[in-house]
Order: sequence, then C-alpha cells, then structure tokens
Amino acid sequence: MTAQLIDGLALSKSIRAEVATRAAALTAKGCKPGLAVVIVGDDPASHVYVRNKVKACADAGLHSVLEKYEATFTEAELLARIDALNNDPTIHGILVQMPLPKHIDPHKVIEAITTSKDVDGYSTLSAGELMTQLPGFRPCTPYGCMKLIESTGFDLRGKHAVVIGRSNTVGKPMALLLLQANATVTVCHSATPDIGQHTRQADVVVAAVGRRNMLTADMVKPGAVVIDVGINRNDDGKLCGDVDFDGVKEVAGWITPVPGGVGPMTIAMLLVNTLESAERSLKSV
Ligand SMILES: Nc1nc(=O)c2c([nH]1)NC[C@@H]1CN(c3ccc(C(=O)N[C@@H](CCC(=O)O)C(=O)O)cc3)C=[N+]21
Repeated sequence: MTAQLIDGLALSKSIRAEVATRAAALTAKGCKPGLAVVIVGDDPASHVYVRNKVKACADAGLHSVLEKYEATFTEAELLARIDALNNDPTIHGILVQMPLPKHIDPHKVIEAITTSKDVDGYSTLSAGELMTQLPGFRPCTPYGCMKLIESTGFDLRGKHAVVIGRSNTVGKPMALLLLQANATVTVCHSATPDIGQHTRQADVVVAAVGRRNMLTADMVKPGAVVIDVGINRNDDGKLCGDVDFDGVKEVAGWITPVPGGVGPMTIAMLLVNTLESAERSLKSV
C-alpha cells in the first residue's frame, strides 16, 4: 500500500471532543445545544443512522429528541411537528431523516424547517447561502469531506478536484466547497462518457455515486487524494464505498476507508452545525 489512510473515525472523535467542550461552555451559560431528529417509516438502515446521531449527541453533551412516526404519518402531521420544533427554544437543529415515505413531499418538508435550524443544510435558502458564501449551514457530508482533505495538509489552491456525482446533498455542494477553497473543479456524472479521462488528471477525487468499485486504480493519478462517499453493500453484505479500495490504495497518496471515513464525519459535522446554531442563537438575543 502506498496511500496513507485518512482516518475519519479518529478525526470525527477529535471534532466531537471539541464540540463537547464548547457545548459545556454554552450549557453553563444556560443554553444547552439541542437537536431534533425526526424519522418517518420503518426503513431499518435509517433507524440505525438516527440512533447513531442521537447517541453522538448524548456523548457530546447535547440535548436531543428523537421523534419516530409510523409510515402512515401524513405530510400535514409532519409539517405541524416541524412548526412546533421551529418554535421550540430548546431545539437549535432539526433533521428530518431521508428518504421519507412516498406520500410525503421531501421538498415541502425541508422548506418548512426554519433556515436558522437547518443543520442538514438541505433547504434552498441554505443552498443559496453556500453558493453566495453567506454563513448558512453547510451540508454535513461535503463539509466533512472538506475536513478530511484538510486533515492531510493538502492545499487545494490551484489543484484539480474531480467530483463524481451531482446530487443536491453531496455532489453539488461538494463542488461549491472545493471551488471556495480555490480548486479547479470538474463535476462528472452519469452522462459523462469517460469519467477516467477526468479523474486521471485529478489531484483530488471525491466519489459520490452509490455504485461499488466505480473508481478503479487505472482511473487515479499517482499520489491523488481519494475521498469515498459511497455507501454500498458487497455480495457478502459488507459495507463498502464507491472506490475499489484494494486497487486504488496502491496508487493514491491518501484514501478514506469505508466504513470509518466519510460516514462518521457526517455525524460529527451535524453536531458542529447544531452547536454553531446554538452559539448563534445566544448572539442574536
Ligand atoms: N436528513 C438526512 N441527513 C443525513 O445526513 C442523512 C440522511 N438524511 N439520510 C441518510 C444519509 C446517510 N447518512 C449517514 C451518516 C453516517 C453514516 C456512518 O456513520 N457510517 C459508518 C458506518 C455505519 C454502519 O456500519 O452502517 C461509517 O461509514 O463508518 C452513514 C450514513 C446520513 N444521511
């Protein structure tokens, strides 16, 4: 193996420890940071994720509430809960776990969350704040990817970064964050004829596709930083990313594992955003 491992689990722990320190200071001032996590339906993977988020809050000394609703919960009922959480002074962040059941319009739900509590950064106003470099919340996964890249000491200025995937939650905000760090950014997607032609020129590759082994060693420039956002299962049911880790680690300079890479950072940045929201709420009174 030539690549150095970027340990997302270790980095997430140090960020969460820092969150805990700042949360304790806020709590001492009478403002304990609070996160509300809302889940509708019975998708088992989603239930595992939200449990991890709530546990991470408890570990860092944040207040959290988990609201679980049956798959039959209506859109109107959910919007009423969001309205209540928007007006709840003990709650600084609201996360509605995706995906939602088909009868609920996710856009309507996301837009109902007040921007100051949109710690997922999924709303159109948060997206606009990201695009225009205003202080709104950055989506947790791309924000965590930036911290992972930063942790290597790699300076993005003037470097070529290739993002594979153009989702609203990862690919698009990732490209904007890399651009803000002065990288030259290429976004590849399902209609890109030859993705390898682009990634072979890249100093940084962020793979956010959702297809196992889509990035192989022959597509990577020697020494490149490779960030794997994928969440897939292999034939044995084991969690794996989008990157052919065993092949790419022989070529890359730095690489994130799955699990233990981007996933834990997503949760760490959710706590950072919630803490930041609580700090802002104190400043605004
Ligand atoms: N409103 C909303 N916000 C989200 O941030 C959101 C969401 N909906 N829906 C689903 C995705 C997925 N997601 C993950 C978070 C942590 C891990 C994570 O911690 N993964 C561990 C492994 C966990 C395991 O073993 O399954 C790791 O990669 O090491 C994974 C996935 C947040 N999401």
